[in-house]
Amino acid sequence: MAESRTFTGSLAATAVGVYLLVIAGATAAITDAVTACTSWPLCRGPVTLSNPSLLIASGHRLTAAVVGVLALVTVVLGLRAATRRRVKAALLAGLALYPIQVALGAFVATSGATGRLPGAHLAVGMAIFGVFVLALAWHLEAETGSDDEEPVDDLSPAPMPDESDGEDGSVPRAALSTRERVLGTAYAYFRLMKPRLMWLLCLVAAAGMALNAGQSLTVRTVLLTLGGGVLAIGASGTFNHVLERDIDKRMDRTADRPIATHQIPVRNATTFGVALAAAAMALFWQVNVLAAALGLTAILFYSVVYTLVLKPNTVQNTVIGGAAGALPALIGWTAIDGTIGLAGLALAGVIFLWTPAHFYNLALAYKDDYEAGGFPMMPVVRGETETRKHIVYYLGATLIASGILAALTSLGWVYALTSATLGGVFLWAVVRLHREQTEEAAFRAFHASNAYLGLLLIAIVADALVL
Ligand code: HEM
Ligand SMILES: CC(C)=CCC/C(C)=C/CC/C(C)=C/COP(=O)(O)OP(=O)(O)O
Repeated sequence: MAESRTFTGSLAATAVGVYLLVIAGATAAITDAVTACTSWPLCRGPVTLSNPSLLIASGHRLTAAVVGVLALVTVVLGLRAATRRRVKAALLAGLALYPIQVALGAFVATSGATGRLPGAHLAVGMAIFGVFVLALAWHLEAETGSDDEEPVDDLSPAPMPDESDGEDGSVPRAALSTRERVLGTAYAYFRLMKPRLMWLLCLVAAAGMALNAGQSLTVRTVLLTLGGGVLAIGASGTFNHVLERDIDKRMDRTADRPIATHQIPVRNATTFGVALAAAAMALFWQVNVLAAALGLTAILFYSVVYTLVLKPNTVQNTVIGGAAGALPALIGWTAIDGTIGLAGLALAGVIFLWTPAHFYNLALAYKDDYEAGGFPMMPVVRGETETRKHIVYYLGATLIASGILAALTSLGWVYALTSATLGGVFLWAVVRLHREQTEEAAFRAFHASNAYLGLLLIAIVADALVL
């Protein structure tokens, strides 16, 4: 057992180390570094702070050597550990690819080649990272998984709670002062807008704008786009509350929502949602037509496609639904010039892949609730072990997508360091989730997911606007 844990730790550290190498290589900084250091294996010249390119190039080589040794130790530990054959096969694949990667790196450095070879160096780096992540996901499954979970085949929602006794613990409205009633109602409308989601989604749109505009962002575009975004999220959230009002009553987490408790009548909430959507469209329209079209698509996708079609019917609901959350990246990009660019699509890809790694933690924490609501969420239908494994898969995929984004743009070392450090923290939280399997661990991993994306997006804005 202790041996297996040592192997897990070493494997996770290797994956993070390889990622650090990949993301450093993918950034513009290392591209400059290629020209600064054309000798191999060591760089010629004094490695000092006044020569950052040389410092980065030497740091890359030193890290490659250290991670190489770590990878070797991990493979030896893994081959001796009582784990699954596919874990060992993945480790051997990583071990076989490592010297190829070193040779490619040496060739790129000494020939100063541009184009395909650096591209191949990046691709093989990502492949090595990918196989170590797979090995980690499969080993954690073997180490911490259980077969005795019984995924639910027949999902019928729990019976509706009896509302006739009216004993919900709330103070009767008649006992409140007018001021308290007005404030209470205003707060209820505010809650309909799902305000907790807004900061991160606004950061997504801000990063999309910053990637496309760099330092020539105008205050008007930023205000109209983020204002439209906040209103669009508010509208979608409101429609979601309206459409799920009955199911919300069956789940502890949502039973106190304003429409489920009849604090806000359905008709008023619907009018509020339509007004918010119209206001969002009015703002997006002033940005440009494509921003407005994408904004409307996001609202309809979340409110209708996700809430009504996907969420109650398929285990892939939140995977496909992640597309709605990824659209703000494109809205931000298109707000600048009415186009959709490759880097904007790559940013949307990061958000899309991050969404399951974010949400599956909550799906684990609220599994019983989702089951009571009759939703086919991953832990309910496929079990907790499978869900935890999928979190590792999607986390790995998110990190690879962040690397692709770095390679497509001129984002620098702040972005690279943020992605590697916070990616490492996120992975650490997910490893702990596998071991502890508690609600607390699931929330820790959920918060780590938000911290990863939040800081990554801030790093994009900082890299694009300031550095
Ligand atoms: C299908 C996709 C998604 C699902 C099912 C989902 C689900 C959830 C749920 C159930 C919550 C808890 C809300 C609550 O209890 O009030 C939550 C919180 C949150 N989500 Fe997501 N989410 C998704 C996508 C996204 C996206 C794309 C973003 C932003 C990029 C995002 C950002 C957040 C934030 C910032 C929070 C609040 C965190 C906090 O309060 O600490 N989510 N999400
Ligand atoms: C610009 C724009 C409109 C963007 C929309 C972005 C968006 C909808 C992101 C997804 C957020 C989401 C689905 C959260 C809650 O899930 P849930 O509704 O399943 O959670 P619940 O169980 O709390 O209702």
